[in-house]
Amino acid sequence: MENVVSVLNLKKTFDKKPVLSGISFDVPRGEIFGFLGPNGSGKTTTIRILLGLLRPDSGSALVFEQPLETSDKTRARVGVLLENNGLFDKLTAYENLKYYAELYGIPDVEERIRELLAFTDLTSRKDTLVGTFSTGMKRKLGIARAILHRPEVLFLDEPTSTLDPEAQKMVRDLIVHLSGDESMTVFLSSHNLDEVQKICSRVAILHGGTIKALDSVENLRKNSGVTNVRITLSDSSQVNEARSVVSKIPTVTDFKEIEEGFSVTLSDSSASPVISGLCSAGIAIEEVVKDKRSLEDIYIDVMREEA
Ligand SMILES: Nc1ncnc2c1ncn2[C@@H]1O[C@H](COP(=O)(O)OP(=O)(O)OP(=O)(O)O)[C@@H](O)[C@H]1O
Repeated sequence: MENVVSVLNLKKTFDKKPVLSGISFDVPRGEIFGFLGPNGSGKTTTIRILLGLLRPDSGSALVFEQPLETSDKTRARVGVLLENNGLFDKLTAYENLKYYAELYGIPDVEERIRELLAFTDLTSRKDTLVGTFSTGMKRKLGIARAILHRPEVLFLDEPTSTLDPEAQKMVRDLIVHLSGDESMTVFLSSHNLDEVQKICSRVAILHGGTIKALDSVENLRKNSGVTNVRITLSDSSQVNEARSVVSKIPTVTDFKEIEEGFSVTLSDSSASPVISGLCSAGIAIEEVVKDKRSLEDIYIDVMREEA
């Protein structure tokens, strides 16, 4: 499958401080790719290099197999929404889209604007000044602006930060729709791990200048090597007794009291030693639930490994 983004051994240093120490990854066509990492880990730097806005020290960052800074033709296949929505507060929603549509030389301007206002559910606000829009509405219009020219790939840098949960969902739904119905490849940098887990096909976790994890969310969750198990006790007053039994089991790495019982983290996938230990001690079990680890758990593990 064609790679929309190809990053190979990319290095960048600012003021002698290495930010990217040789990162490599590809994004095939059709993916929603989640680019994760703590503040200052170099996500925006990577995106800026990919967009041709910043020069790397070495390595390559290609979009459709071209460096964007040198190819206007490839640039036309790319949509971008960085921190700023790129909108004019003193123009209406319609006027903003019209301005950019003319700038991009879009042929079917009126039809495309109508389509995008409907897509972002802003038709009824088309003649409203953008300065009066909520943050969520501005972000949706920002996405409409970024996709006016029907790009094949859309770069989004933290598109839902500063949005309330309802607006986050609206933007998330737009992204999923763009990826599904419009077959757009989406490169999404985000701190919202729940959102990334919900919509991304694959993720990269950037930390300390290198990529610490790169896989599908499903594989990362499956292969994380640890399991969380929640156990409800028939008699919750036995929880302290359970703690002393369970704490002696070598595969148990964490014990947390919860309502009606406890949860444990295991260093392998088998809950049998815990169950048989409790049974031997005469502690009756009401329910055992094995939880899949969340992307957040995995992310925190990666950060801890580095600490
Ligand atoms: N133009 C620049 N000059 C000097 N240092 C820079 C420049 N741009 C970025 N940096 C530094 O590079 C590091 C990485 O910044 P970057 O913005 O890429 O991180 P990020 O992962 O996007 O962070 P955040 O999640 O906070 O947006 C930071 O320490 C930042 O201060």
